[in-house]
Formats: sequence, structure tokens, C-alpha cells
Amino acid sequence: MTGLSITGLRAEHGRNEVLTGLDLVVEDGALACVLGPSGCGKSTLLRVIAGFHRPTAGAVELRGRTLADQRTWVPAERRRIGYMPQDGALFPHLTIAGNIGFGLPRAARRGRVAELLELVGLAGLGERHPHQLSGGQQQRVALARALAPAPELLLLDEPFAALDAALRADLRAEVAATLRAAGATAILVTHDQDEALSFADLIAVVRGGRIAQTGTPDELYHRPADPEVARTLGEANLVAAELDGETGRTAFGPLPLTAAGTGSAQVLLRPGQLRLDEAGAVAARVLRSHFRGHDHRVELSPEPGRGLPERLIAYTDTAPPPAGSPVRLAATGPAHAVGGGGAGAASRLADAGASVG
Ligand SMILES: Nc1ncnc2c1ncn2[C@@H]1O[C@H](COP(=O)(O)OP(=O)(O)OP(=O)(O)O)[C@@H](O)[C@H]1O
Repeated sequence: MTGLSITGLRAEHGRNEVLTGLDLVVEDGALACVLGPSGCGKSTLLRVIAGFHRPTAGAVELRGRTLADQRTWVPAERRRIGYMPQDGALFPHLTIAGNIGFGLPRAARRGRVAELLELVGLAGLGERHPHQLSGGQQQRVALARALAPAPELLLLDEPFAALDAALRADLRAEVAATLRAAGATAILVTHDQDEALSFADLIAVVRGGRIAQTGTPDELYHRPADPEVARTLGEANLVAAELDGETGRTAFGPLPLTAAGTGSAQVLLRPGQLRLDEAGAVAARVLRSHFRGHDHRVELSPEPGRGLPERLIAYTDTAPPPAGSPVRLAATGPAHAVGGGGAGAASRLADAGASVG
């Protein structure tokens, strides 16, 4: 069943058109993530969905019910949509139980509050006040409060932005599990690609006030529609290739493609697809590297030409040699074509005598 359906949505702030014809469908029970840089209109989108900001055109439907279009405007309080802001915004003078139960009918309050405290892992803390909890616990209270009236849709506006990195990763995994346990449909907005990749069933990348691409985290990471989406989801090496059916001929040699094609193109190789290998087809120099616990991030300057960018990024399990060292690089497919390589790409590749399969 379709949970949320948005078509042709336009919205402005003064004369500034922020949403320019945005379409988005989120299935019932799905966790979706709207990803885009600061100022691209993510909060405006949430505010339109929630009923705090009137669009200039387009339609918003929730479970088949029209919330907004040219003729209809359902006020926020009648939308059955929950909203969890960045800072949680708990009522400081109310207990945790009071915060969660705020707005619930009196008769149902006690039971529902106990259920939610349990769901967010704060059973027994209902009588405390917000200032007696950690930042992460406070965000869990905010989540419980947003879920309390069993909304049909929950909107989360960068809910983990104020927390430190380790806590953020733990809490978003917990929140995703809590939302799944509650069977909630949720939309989270963020500019953090890791958050999007780890949280969502569906990611929608916003660009220029509309959706550039939607897909599963795996689809968007490995098969982005264009170079910009590729970079939005993580570090990207874009390399010239001659597509020949199922194979792309690159400076690294022939690589299998994610989809058959012909002609000149740029292909995406994520840093995890490059490795230092004495038998590798590309000569390069180590520019710098740093150890990240689970791997090393290595910046490399490849030999010029051959359709390679000035700088390549590789993630390697073992420590690379020091900066300045010559190395050889190999790549593992599949390579994904992200757009035409331009007139020069193929000839540069041919001029340089790239190994072709
Ligand atoms: N109340 C307002 N009045 C005028 N302009 C606004 C208002 N709110 C937002 N804008 C502008 O609209 C654009 C989109 O803002 P919005 O907050 O939706 O973006 P965002 O993607 O959520 O950004 P961030 O991640 O920084 O919160 C920005 O250029 C912003 O300056």
C-alpha cells in the first residue's frame, strides 16, 4: 500500500522557489531518507508534509487521503503525522512520562506511556526530568513522544545532528529498529550520507528542489544515475571507459559493467574497489593516507592521461607505503557508467595505449 505520495510539489519562501516540482512515493511501513546538502529544501519538504507550510502547487496524499492540493488543505493537527525536530524540544518542566503522554487522551495515557518507555529502552525512567537524561536518552524520549499518538507517518528532521559520532551511529540503529518494531512509516531528512545509507530502506536524493534519484541504499551507492548522485552517497573515482557490451575498457583493464552499454562513458569505481597490487595496470604515487580503525583511506596521484582523474581514493585493509612511494593499482568490477565521458575521454584512453580486453 502506498503510504505517502507526493506529486509535482512546488513551494516557496517569499520569491525563492525552494521545491520545484518534487515527486516522491514512500510505501507504508518503509523508512525513507531524504538526502541533500544544507539549504536544498529538506526541511521545507517536511514542513509541507506536516502541514506547517502551504505549497504553491502539487499534491500530498497519505494512505489515499488528500492532505494538500489545489482545493484541499488539511490542517496539521488533523493529518495524523508525527514530527521529531533536531533538538527534541522536550518540555523541561514535565517528567519523561509527562512528555511522552502529552496530548494523549487521559484514559489511555498510563498504558501507552509504559509501552513506549519500554519500546525506546527507557523503562523505569518515566519520573525523571529531561535534564536528568543524556542527550541520546532525550532524543529517545522525543521519539517516544512522536510515536505516542500512533501517527500514520513520522517525520524526523536531522534528529541525530546534535549528538557525537559514536552515539549517533548507535542511536540511529536503535531508532530504525524501534520504528520497524512499531511498523511506522517514517521519513528522515539528513545531509549525512552514512546516516542515509545505514538508516533507510529508500533514499531520495534532492537536488535543485526536486528528486534527482530514488532507490535502495545499495542501488544509489553502486548504481547512481549521475556523477553528482555518486558523490552525494560517498567518495567516488570517475574513470573514462569505452563501453563494449558487458565490459568497460579502462586504464585498469577490462572491467565487467553493472549494465551493458556502448560508446565513451565515465564509470564509477568506489574506493573499496581499488587496491594496491604489484600486478596492477595503473602506476600511481601515494599522496597521503590515514588509518580509520577498520581500514586506511589512501589518496593517490595516478600517472597522467589514460582517462584517470588527478586524484584517486582507495580504501585498503593493510597500511600503504609512506607518502611519495610509487605503487601500482588494480580495480575490481563491476564498474557503473554514470554518464558520457565527453569527446576526449575515449581518445585519451586510446592515445595512452590503455590495456584493452
Ligand atoms: N522562513 C524562511 N524564509 C525565507 N527563506 C527560507 C525560510 N526557510 C528556509 N528558507 C530558505 O529556503 C531554502 C531551503 O531551506 P530548508 O531549510 O528547507 O533547507 P534544508 O535542506 O532543510 O537545509 P538545512 O539542512 O540547512 O536545514 C534555503 O535557501 C533557505 O535559506
